[in-house]
Amino acid sequence: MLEVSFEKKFGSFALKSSFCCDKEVLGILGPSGCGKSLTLKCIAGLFPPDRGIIKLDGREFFNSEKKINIPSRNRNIGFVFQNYALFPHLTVYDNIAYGIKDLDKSKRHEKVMDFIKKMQLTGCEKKYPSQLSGGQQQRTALARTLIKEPSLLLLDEPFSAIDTHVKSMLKAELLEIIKKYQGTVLFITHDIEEAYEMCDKILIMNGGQCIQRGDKRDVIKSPVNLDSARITGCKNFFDVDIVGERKGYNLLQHNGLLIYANKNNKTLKEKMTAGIRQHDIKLLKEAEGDMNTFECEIVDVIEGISYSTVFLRCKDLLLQAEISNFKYSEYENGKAFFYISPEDIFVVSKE
Ligand SMILES: Nc1ncnc2c1ncn2[C@@H]1O[C@H](COP(=O)(O)OP(=O)(O)OP(=O)(O)O)[C@@H](O)[C@H]1O
Repeated sequence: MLEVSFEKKFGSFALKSSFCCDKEVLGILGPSGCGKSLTLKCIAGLFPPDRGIIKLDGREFFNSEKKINIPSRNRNIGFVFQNYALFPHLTVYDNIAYGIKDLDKSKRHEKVMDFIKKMQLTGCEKKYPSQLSGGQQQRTALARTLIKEPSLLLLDEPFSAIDTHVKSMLKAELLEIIKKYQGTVLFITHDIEEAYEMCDKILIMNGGQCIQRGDKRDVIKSPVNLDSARITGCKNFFDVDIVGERKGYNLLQHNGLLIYANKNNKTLKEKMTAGIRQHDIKLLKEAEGDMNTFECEIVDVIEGISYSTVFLRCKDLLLQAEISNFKYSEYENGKAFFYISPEDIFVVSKE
């Protein structure tokens, strides 16, 4: 178990990281400059926090009160950076061997060859990083890190420098590798889709603070506040009055519309903000049932390959929905209905 609770000032930027993580993959998600990389750098021992603790499986890496600060090289943490940071003047073999240069020669050779095989780098041993594809560079960087058998693996946006068309293949490869690793992995990304695909749990950061941590499904279903909902990609928000409870749901009202919403938020106020994710809106040609089905007008469409972004107007609400196989011609004069399951509507405090 990784336990982190520390504060650190970097000039005018105040970082306050507090979370824990079991042997699982934790996705760290947040806007640019919110403190994701600095959090990992403090855990890795590249910067000492001003105060607090960093503990892995009971071993204290840092404890300001006890004046413990284990040097980075003795923490046995594997850190893979955005650009992989391979040594350009070393071959794939030597890059990987670098991590275990203290082992005796024959053991080191055996281990390096084992990793070259495992990471499907056979044939690349003598190549230099500049002669490798993005995937081969990633696998070399991971091999160099994993060969040290790190007790914690930190990945800082491992796909940020990679073309979209190879990204999905690399994601699948990395997922295989980290599943086999079976330790604690912290995975920084600013892409919610990527966090959802790669991770078990998600930690949301904003303005130097950890604002929500939980199972990825719970974080999506029940964001703790408007920032968390926005950071996890929600685009539809509107003010509502909470007018009561019905059929096991909260009953919301917006401009005469009565809307049923899940009861996940326990701290209800009279006036709140409701949120609906784009992919949770179902577009209908005719009304089906009466709960949470509303008449609307299609006012704009941005056509995409796998889905279209459809803009719907319902009274004063302008909502965007992601609809697959959308055909405007199926809707007479753009008139339509939309349905949202009450489970997919959440409420958060107003800003
Ligand atoms: N060594 C440093 N000294 C002082 N300030 C720093 C240092 N490194 C980063 N910062 C500042 O601290 C803030 C957080 O930086 P950090 O790199 O952790 O952001 P991030 O969330 O990883 O962002 P991104 O997604 O853009 O990589 C930023 O405002 C950055 O300018």
